[in-house]
Amino acid sequence: MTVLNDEKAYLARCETALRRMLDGARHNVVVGEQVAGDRYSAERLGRHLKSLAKQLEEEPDGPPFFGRLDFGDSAAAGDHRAQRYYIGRRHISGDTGQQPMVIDWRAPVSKAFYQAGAHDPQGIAVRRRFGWAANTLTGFEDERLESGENLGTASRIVAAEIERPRVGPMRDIVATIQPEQDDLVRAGLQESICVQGAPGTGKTAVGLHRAAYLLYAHRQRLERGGVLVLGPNRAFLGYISSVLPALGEGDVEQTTIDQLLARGPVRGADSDDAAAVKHDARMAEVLRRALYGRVRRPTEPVTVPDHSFRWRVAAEDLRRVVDDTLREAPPYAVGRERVRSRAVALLQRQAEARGRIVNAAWTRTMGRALTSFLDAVWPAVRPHEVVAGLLGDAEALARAADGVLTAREQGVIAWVRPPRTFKSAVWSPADTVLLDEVAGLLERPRGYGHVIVDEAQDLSAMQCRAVARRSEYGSITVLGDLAQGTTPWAARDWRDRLTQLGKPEARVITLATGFRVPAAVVALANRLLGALEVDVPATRSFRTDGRLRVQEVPDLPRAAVAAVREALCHEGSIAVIAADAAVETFAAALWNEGITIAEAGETSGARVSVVPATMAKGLEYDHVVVAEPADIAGAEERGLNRLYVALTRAVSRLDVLHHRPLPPHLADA
Ligand SMILES: Nc1ncnc2c1ncn2[C@@H]1O[C@H](COP(=O)(O)OP(=O)(O)OP(=O)(O)O)[C@@H](O)[C@H]1O
Repeated sequence: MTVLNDEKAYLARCETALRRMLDGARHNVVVGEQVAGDRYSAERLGRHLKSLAKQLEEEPDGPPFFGRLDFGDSAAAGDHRAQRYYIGRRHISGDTGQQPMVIDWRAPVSKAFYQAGAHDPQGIAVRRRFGWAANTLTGFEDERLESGENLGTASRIVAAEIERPRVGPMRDIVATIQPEQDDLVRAGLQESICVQGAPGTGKTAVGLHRAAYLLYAHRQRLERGGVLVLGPNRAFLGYISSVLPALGEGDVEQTTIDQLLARGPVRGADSDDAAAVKHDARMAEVLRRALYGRVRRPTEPVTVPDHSFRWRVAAEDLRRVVDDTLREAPPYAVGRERVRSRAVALLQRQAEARGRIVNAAWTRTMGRALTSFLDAVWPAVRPHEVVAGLLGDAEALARAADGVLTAREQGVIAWVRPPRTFKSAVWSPADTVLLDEVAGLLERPRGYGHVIVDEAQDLSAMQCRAVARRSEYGSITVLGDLAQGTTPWAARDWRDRLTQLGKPEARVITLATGFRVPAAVVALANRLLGALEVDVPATRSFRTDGRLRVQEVPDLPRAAVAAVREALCHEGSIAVIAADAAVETFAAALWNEGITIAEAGETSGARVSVVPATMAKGLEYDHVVVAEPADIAGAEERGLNRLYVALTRAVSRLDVLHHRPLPPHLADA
């Protein structure tokens, strides 16, 4: 008890220190604005201090620390011999000249908190984990690592955190990151990695913590490019949106691939066949040809009047300029300007030979005078114009796709009724990858220092290229599960996917211990693995708690209402997951019984959601009711993969309700 009281006293000191930091940061904002030498540095300093103050102020007031390390006297302790450190979500400064009250979980010394064990104590005599209920310190648990004591996942505090009922949005896992997860979180900035992880192994959690870690360890290098997180859909983004802010990192861009590539309204739709062709890597070559097919080798000389002079450049010289530029293969828009400046240089040579004095204004005037020549040989174009010019003109398509796409494939993507101009074209979701490809040929897109791609198994080859363009000079973290691939183009192995993402050398790491789904539920989902045609290991569940119930029922909506009513007696979020076409029926049944329903991904308010199977990816609920597995499996080509996703969303309890026979692999469940 006295030890716990000592810790509570330390906690009180931390809270005082944190308040002092906040007051100090506010004061510095004022002082910093007054003292900085010039306006530029004043502004930079002011901005930095303001964001620090804002960060401190906005910091959700979670517990200031979750762990403590007491280093021993052994040589392994190195510089930390006999030192004691508290580990928390953020650094808390001590008194002037004193060591910090709390060390950031991302600091180098904190690594031992996650990695040390009895087999390798790393100089730590005692590792202490603290238990919290809301913001009250309730207890602690010690592991005397140097004496061979190591609880690992048998720790009550770790188990309680993993098994807690889920309510509200996803939370950070800083207090309980497992060693194999920590390896991934702290991998170097230069290194691109790929994590193949079974459902609930913490891929998303690892990716988000990796973003926070990289921003801490390489803040300066990432300042310009930044970090981008790509998730599968908006509901998922809503679910994960508070993790990084809770870790003090509010500036990470989090979006979906569709949002990232969006350039204007998407109102059209594609047939499955057309979408498959548009998402195929071969389209990149077709589009390249379509764009560069607009370049004409000059056949006429160019004459440019200049006061009393008239300059003339021979067709042959202009051809050389165009050929050289094509060979150098800069982005198309850069190429156009390169041709312009080289043609101006040819004019300049003549002008100077005639004793004309040339200056910057002259160069600009000559450059402008060459615009109509450029429009003829290297026309300025917009992505929409190029793609519409391809899909709306069968002959142009045949030229660009010759030897690349079959006649059938060309027929499938060609517009039946081409619009009058590209401005009135109606674009489909798949067209956005084509538009982005062309935009990428025209100009380099904004690049990121690091890109984290979640559910990467679902990307198409063309989407991968879009990501690769944005991470060409940075690194990536690829997260996914081949067994959860549901798109027609989902990856069946990671090597190809990594090559498409421009990082063929990335290390592939497999995670198989699931922290979400209880063992009984995992056992059911694992039965499907054999039918999914991918080579991934079965999930092992960390959790022995939880409940699975499979019931054949005469009336599905009624049974779903009953299951939800029962679930409402427990704490936690509840989802009915059904084939998309059946969602309305279940929502109406619940509504008629007076049960309020939340939007998919909505994390506050109503506890019950009715989730279309196609939206369930990446989400989790405490209690899940999967309604009519056969309908989910039968709704699409990779329906069994979809069912595998649906069956692996439950944290505590899963009800499988069926009226039709279960799919064969589940039949004897
Ligand atoms: N080390 C950990 N400590 C506590 N909770 C954890 C840990 N690792 C993962 N979890 C929890 O397990 C759940 C699953 O994690 P996450 O969503 O990151 O898994 P995933 O591999 O992305 O799953 P899926 O492929 O099914 O989307 C989350 O609630 C997460 O907070």
